[in-house]
Amino acid sequence: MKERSMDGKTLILRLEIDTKQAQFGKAATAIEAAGGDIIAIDVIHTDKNYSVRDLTVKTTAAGTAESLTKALQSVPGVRLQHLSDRTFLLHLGGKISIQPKTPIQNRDDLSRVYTPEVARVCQAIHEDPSKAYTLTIKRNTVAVVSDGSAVLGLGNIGPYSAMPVMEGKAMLFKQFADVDAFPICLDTQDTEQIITAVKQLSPAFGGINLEDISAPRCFEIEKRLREELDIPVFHDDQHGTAVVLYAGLLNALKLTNRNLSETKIVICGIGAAGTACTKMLLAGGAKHIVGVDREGILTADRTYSNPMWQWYAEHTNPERVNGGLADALQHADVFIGVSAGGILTRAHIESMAADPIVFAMANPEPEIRPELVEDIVAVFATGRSDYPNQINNVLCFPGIFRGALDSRATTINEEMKLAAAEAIASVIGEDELNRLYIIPSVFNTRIVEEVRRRVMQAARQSGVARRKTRD
Ligand SMILES: NC(=O)C1=CN([C@@H]2O[C@H](COP(=O)(O)OP(=O)(O)OC[C@H]3O[C@@H](n4cnc5c(N)ncnc54)[C@H](O)[C@@H]3O)[C@@H](O)[C@H]2O)C=CC1
Ligand SMILES: CC(=O)C(=O)O
Ligand SMILES: [Mg+2]
Repeated sequence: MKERSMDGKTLILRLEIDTKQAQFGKAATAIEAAGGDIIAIDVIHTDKNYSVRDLTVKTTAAGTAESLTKALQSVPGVRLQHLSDRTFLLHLGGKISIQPKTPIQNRDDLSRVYTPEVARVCQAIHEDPSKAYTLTIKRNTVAVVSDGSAVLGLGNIGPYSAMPVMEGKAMLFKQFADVDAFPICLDTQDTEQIITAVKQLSPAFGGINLEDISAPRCFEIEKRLREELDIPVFHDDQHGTAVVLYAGLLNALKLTNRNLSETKIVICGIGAAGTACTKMLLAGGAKHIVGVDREGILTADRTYSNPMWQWYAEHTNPERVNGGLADALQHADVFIGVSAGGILTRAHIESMAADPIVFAMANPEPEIRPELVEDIVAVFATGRSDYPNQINNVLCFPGIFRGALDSRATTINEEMKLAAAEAIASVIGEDELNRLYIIPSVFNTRIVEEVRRRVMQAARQSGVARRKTRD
């Protein structure tokens, strides 16, 4: 991604200054000339030969990490040891940890949490495995499992690089729904090995949240795990996204006086998220959906080696529109992007019907930035936290798993997903709905409560709940 201006960003620079060659003032002047305001200085080390200082620098319009680095390279006797920003600092050492619920203060505590007393608890579970839910963390745990093959829109960057996203999901699970989620990044992208690994680790978990596993492998992995495990298995990029998209679209259609069955919808990126969004919209009554991927519009006029695309072509695009993204968008009412950043232009949006709805949901870079088209769209949403209308699966997965865990559901089924979507949409009252508020903020505490309540009700009514209420 091209480096953007870091205007207003706070950077931390660690400088090593050879005091015989350079004076700190020269480094400070270079930083200011390159677009940085020094707002704090910490001396880390100093002796007669050199000093090490941490500078907190706020960038101005011209300042970037690159411009500051370059400027400092030209000051003799100054070495930039390290440059960090607040985001990187926040990730130092990871973002989560495990805390015991009770302290171990003496031998008596020790013998009860551990050997010998713990053995009685093990025996009790051995005699009645359902006691795993009452006597271990299983009742409250979710494994966030990825293979790093489709991390956000960054692509196949592997399991180590996927960890910050999975740790972030675990934080969100805890903060919003008090679910203890564990980031698990597997060092394999083999379908069978992933299925085996998840099954093998499942005893410790009340649910499995699959994350950022690319299509089409994600479909087989999820299907098999759903069949072979008795706990909910939920591919968040498919269903979490579809639930939130559906909630947002219901409100956007209401706002623009449209009816789902008559609305012309273009979905770009027919992978995990695009396929699930389409299925949810079809189930809700949408009739005019056209899917577009890298090779153009999916149409029943062609055959596809990817079985999901074959299914897609047979169940969408009734008018058999052909061509590329630009052809699909002519007079369309809605654009839903779950593909890649920056692929849409203003001209594309201009070719859509009046009052278009644009959900550019690719992360971290949306298909088009809202500022480029906000004057010609009726409603605009992205997946990001720094624009209004954030359509992101974080609105769904904490609450849907809270409801599934509390009702000890064996699965998360269509009824529960629909209940979650309706719950999210319902949080915005008729009188509150406007073009910048079609989807509630993730910080709205009513979301998890409402999603949990309706999901538990749907689980009970559809016969998948093993428990009525949470004590
Ligand atoms: N806002 C949200 O809540 C969510 C957003 N996403 C975003 O959606 C995107 C896709 O995610 P997944 O479905 O999980 O990945 P995926 O890898 O399963 O699917 C991506 C699809 O987009 C297609 N694609 C890529 N570049 C394209 C282009 N230039 N034109 C047309 N199609 C293109 C790929 O061929 C693939 O079929 C990512 O950017 C991800 O961050 C995904 C899940 C949730
Ligand atoms: C939000 C999310 O799960 C994604 O972009 O992959
Ligand atoms: Mg994801």
